[in-house]
Amino acid sequence: MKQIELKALAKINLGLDVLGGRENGYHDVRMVMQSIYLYDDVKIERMKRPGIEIRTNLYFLPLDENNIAYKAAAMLREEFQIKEGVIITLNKHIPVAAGMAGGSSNAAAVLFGMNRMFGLGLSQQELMDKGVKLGADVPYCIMRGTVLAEGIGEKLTELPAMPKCIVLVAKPPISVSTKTIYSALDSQEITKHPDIDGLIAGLKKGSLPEIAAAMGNVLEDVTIPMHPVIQDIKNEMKAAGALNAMMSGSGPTVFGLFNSKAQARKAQDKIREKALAKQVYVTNIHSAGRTEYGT
Ligand SMILES: C[C@](O)(CO)[C@H](O)COP(=O)(O)OP(=O)(O)OC[C@H]1O[C@@H](n2ccc(N)nc2=O)[C@H](O)[C@@H]1O
Ligand SMILES: Nc1ncnc2c1ncn2[C@@H]1O[C@H](COP(=O)(O)OP(=O)(O)OP(=O)(O)O)[C@@H](O)[C@H]1O
Repeated sequence: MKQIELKALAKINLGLDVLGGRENGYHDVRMVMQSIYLYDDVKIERMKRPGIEIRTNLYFLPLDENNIAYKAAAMLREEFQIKEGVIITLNKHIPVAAGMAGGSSNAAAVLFGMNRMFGLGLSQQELMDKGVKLGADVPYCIMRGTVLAEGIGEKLTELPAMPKCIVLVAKPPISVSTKTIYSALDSQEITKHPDIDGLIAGLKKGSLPEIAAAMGNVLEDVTIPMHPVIQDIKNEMKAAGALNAMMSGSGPTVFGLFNSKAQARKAQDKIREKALAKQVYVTNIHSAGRTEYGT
């Protein structure tokens, strides 16, 4: 195999609860993760000379070991003494530093792709065990679909697939550091935990209204006071008919679930018109993808 092309899917958190902090700064979480049909194209090519070359359409991303895709490739090259080099081309569409696991899904695609390309024989679980060393969201990005994530995000249990619906994603023009948000949570009391069990019950019934009603993200209490535009976007989505709208991960991206594309487009227009966000995309739930990474 000379090259491999993969779709690295973005995720949204339908539910995100934090159970407590660990001594190393990480937190125990209980989250319901969902892949969406918004993705980066990741191409991996073999090259004769050793090394890792990163190419990307976004000028501001690092091309060296600070790029998480580079880290993933370096990890496998070192462990398996791979002599040949790789060129990794990242055609990015997932908003960066957005709470949508853009970098993590790139790393996941590199682990998956190089395992196949170089015949390393790693199982999905082994890839996920390596992935968590790169970031807490990486194991999920290898598994994909509708998943309950516990531990720091690496203990994964498959859930019934999320019913199809339209997803509107809006990333306001601010950057949020995941680390800052989790640390800020330590100095405030969690007054209301999201209903993760209710979310799971809704998924088991296949009831979109129940799922939407049970959505919740404890990190909103930290990020929204810092960036009120997140609340403004949520309000626009709900006013346009969203079943519900919520911040994904540590933010600042907001997603809304809609029954109709027309309503999602109406919200998209309003959000752009009011200059709340420029990166606003109408997309879908991505339910498949556990076996065939390229689809
Ligand atoms: C917010 C989420 O995206 C929700 O899916 C994840 O929990 C974060 O996943 P991630 O960005 O892959 O996280 P990492 O890159 O491993 O960690 C970034 C920082 O987030 C904090 N972090 C992350 C995961 C976790 N369970 N507890 C944490 O406290 C830590 O301060 C860490 O230094
Ligand atoms: N391949 C990559 N794609 C995007 N960002 C990258 C990549 N490699 C390194 N980075 C850096 O990582 C930071 C976070 O980017 P990323 O898009 O992964 O965040 P995120 O959406 O918060 O992801 P997560 O939900 O996993 O926390 C950015 O500041 C960016 O410069």
